[in-house]
Amino acid sequence: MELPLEIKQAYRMGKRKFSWIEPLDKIESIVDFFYQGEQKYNQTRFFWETPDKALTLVGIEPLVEILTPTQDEQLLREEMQKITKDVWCNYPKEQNGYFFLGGLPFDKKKKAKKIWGELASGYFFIPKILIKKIQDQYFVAYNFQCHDYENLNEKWQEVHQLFYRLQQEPVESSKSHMLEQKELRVSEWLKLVAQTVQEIKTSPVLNKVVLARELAIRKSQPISLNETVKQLLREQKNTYIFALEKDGHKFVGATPERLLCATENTFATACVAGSIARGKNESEDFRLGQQLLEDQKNQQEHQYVVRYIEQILGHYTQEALPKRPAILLKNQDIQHLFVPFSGTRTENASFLEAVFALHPTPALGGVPQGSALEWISKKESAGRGMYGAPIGWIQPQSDSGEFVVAIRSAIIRENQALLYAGCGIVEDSIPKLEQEETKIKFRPMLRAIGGEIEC
Ligand SMILES: C=C(O[C@H]1C=CC=C(C(=O)O)[C@@H]1O)C(=O)O
Repeated sequence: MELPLEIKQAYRMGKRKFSWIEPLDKIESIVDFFYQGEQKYNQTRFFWETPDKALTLVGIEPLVEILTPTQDEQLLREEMQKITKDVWCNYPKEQNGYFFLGGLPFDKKKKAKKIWGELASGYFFIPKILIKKIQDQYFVAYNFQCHDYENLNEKWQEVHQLFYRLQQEPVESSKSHMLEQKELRVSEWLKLVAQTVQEIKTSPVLNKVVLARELAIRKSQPISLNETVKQLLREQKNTYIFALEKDGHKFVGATPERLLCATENTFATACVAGSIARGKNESEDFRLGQQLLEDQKNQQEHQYVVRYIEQILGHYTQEALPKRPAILLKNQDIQHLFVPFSGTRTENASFLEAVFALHPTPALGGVPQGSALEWISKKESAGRGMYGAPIGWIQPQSDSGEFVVAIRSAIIRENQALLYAGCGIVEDSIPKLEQEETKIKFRPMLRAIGGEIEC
């Protein structure tokens, strides 16, 4: 691949950061590029697909990393802007491939388990290779930097080699069987739910707390992220499928919950809370859906989220968010109360600022946020890592991107995985029923990892 003249010229004009974009012919499966990243390179890769499949992203190999992203939104924004400033691109600069892929921790103060590795405190990277599918158009961005003209050609060849290797046959992963599948500290968790209900009933301030629990898996062979993503893509409709791997620590999930999507002019979000199982047949499914829509306790759980999002996002949108009744969002195992919101961005409303302001919504934290987070931090045995936190992508030059809430997820390391599931506790919550609900929420990841599903 010959180094394009435009790049040489750009270097002479003082450019040092490059993003060369090429359309790709219709390719069979974009996710194959992600699969190819297994066992290769620095084991750093990212996958993202929206529920409507309108956008798929694959990022391979870090060009620039942000480890432990600062929780100061303004500093993080400035850092991202500095890194992506002055990128030369053969397309309009808003379309350059310097995307930050990754996410934030749920709570940076609380230490998560060792299995999270460096992902415990959040992680972002700009990939050397970004493959993007928008609607039915495919693009590859070759991202590189060069500070010495002598090396320009070498850097160019290096990213091409990388892309070339991504087009080889995917590696087969070895078969692995289950050695152990265990829900952790079940009786302690049931007691905690009862204690939390009591606290909500007696406290003058606390109204809702989202409590999470864990399920541990140990298999005979390393758990393949490729196989896990493949299963999720096959089974989990109406969800975002995401995967982030950093040095062999793999965070993966299928979440129905958008946190914030930013285009040049709009912000869009969704209120997802309140849950019930899917029915075994159409009529049972319909009956359960109606039950959920009419259930006081679930409506209350959901309303807390609606009011919070209306209030917070209202600061960043020009018009008041329209009031709408909840409808049902149906996933394979579960149905939720759901209200989508969108509005026009106010001038100077920054995407990251709005993400930081929203997280965690009462769908993952509680009401009021401060007291609920304090309760979670005091009562849960370990930090949540990136579970329940914002994960997604941001293109700082256009200040666009999307973050989702990383639920229905697991962290995988070699032959072990830790699955997470949480539920909103309000004053009418019944511990056993909340346990049942979290069992259902474990299912998508359990199935994807090859675990056993209780009926
Ligand atoms: C915290 C989780 O779900 C949240 C999102 C939707 C419905 C929820 C609920 O009904 O409790 C939770 O707020 C999870 O799946 O781990």
